[in-house]
Amino acid sequence: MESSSSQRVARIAAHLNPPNFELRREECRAKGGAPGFKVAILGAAGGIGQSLALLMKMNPLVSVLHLYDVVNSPGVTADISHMDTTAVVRGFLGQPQLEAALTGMDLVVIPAGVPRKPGMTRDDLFNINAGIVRTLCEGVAKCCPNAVVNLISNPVNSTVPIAAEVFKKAGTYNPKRLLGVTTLDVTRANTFVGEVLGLDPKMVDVPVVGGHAGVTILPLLSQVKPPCSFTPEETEYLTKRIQDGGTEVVQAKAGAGSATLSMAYAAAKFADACLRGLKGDAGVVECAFVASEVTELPFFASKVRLGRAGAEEVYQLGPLNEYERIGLEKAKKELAESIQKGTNFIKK
Ligand SMILES: NC(=O)C1=CN([C@@H]2O[C@H](COP(=O)(O)OP(=O)(O)OC[C@H]3O[C@@H](n4cnc5c(N)ncnc54)[C@H](O)[C@@H]3O)[C@@H](O)[C@H]2O)C=CC1
Ligand SMILES: O=C([O-])CC(=O)C(=O)O
Repeated sequence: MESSSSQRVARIAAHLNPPNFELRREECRAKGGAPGFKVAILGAAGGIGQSLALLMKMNPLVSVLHLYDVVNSPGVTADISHMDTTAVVRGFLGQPQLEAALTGMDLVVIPAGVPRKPGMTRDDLFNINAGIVRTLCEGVAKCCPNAVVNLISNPVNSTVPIAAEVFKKAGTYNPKRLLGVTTLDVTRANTFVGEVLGLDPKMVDVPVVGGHAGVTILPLLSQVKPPCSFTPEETEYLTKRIQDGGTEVVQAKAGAGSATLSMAYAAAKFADACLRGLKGDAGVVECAFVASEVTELPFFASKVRLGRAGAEEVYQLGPLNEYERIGLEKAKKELAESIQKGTNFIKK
């Protein structure tokens, strides 16, 4: 009995996989030709990268998803590729495969680099992450110069100016296509303000301007929607909590890194907004750290309208109250130094 059933299994196996013949992946009929955008994640095997890859694989606007890292990308790719959503997933490992990972991409999301440990500032990451961002952006300039770039690697206040200088050097710089991701500051602000007001955070919209580190993170609580007012104590509490949101997570993780899950959510939300803009949807507006004429600084985070060209319109800050005007001056002072540091890294 046993031998006849094992013979049957062997017969079926032989039928499915005749000797010397296996159906190879490239012989399958699926070619990944579905309409949609081609998206690459650089640093895809990291804490942010893995969850972000999962969320982008679920995005119906994505037809091809390239996952690049210097370690572990084959495993992450194999895992994600078994999800039965439209995007075709391909993995790329190490510098020799960077160009293949980037060629033909519409959107490149960059969470590559080291995260903070307790006691560190984001600027303490500069020495390692500046070089990583430079190398990856050189790849973008060479292989997909028209792609929209979402830069997550910290310190964002310096890495965005680094990317801009790399693109200028390569002759490919388009300020509309380079966006530093500050969405997590907005999702935190919406969450904390929702808690104070007793509202579903989904109903709350807080503009957060400036940059992405400490006092450069400036929530404009006077412009919260739905319109509301805060006591001086509430304003102080909310502003500090939003500015220190990253440190709150770093301390809670106690040496195991910084925000990854909420950041992947925020990055996926922002990437989706960029893709909707590229698709031609009207009225897509998010905060981002971009080339700007809103202040005297060359880069600044504020609301931007996303369209086919990228950041098509950068909005003015609107009326600020006294508390916010003082915060803005502090933010600009620190931002100016961080921007200069990033620019000098490439220029000097
Ligand atoms: N913009 C924002 O709001 C936020 C930014 N971040 C920043 O995002 C970055 C990543 O954070 P995590 O994912 O938690 O770190 P992680 O250490 O878990 O992952 C980083 C990944 O980058 C990869 N990597 C390193 N060098 C690379 C290179 N040359 N090319 C491609 N990949 C490379 C690593 O192998 C690793 O898989 C950090 O700099 C962190 O500070 C984190 C949270 C929020
Ligand atoms: O705080 C960090 O180092 C990571 C980060 O940028 C954030 O969570 O906002």
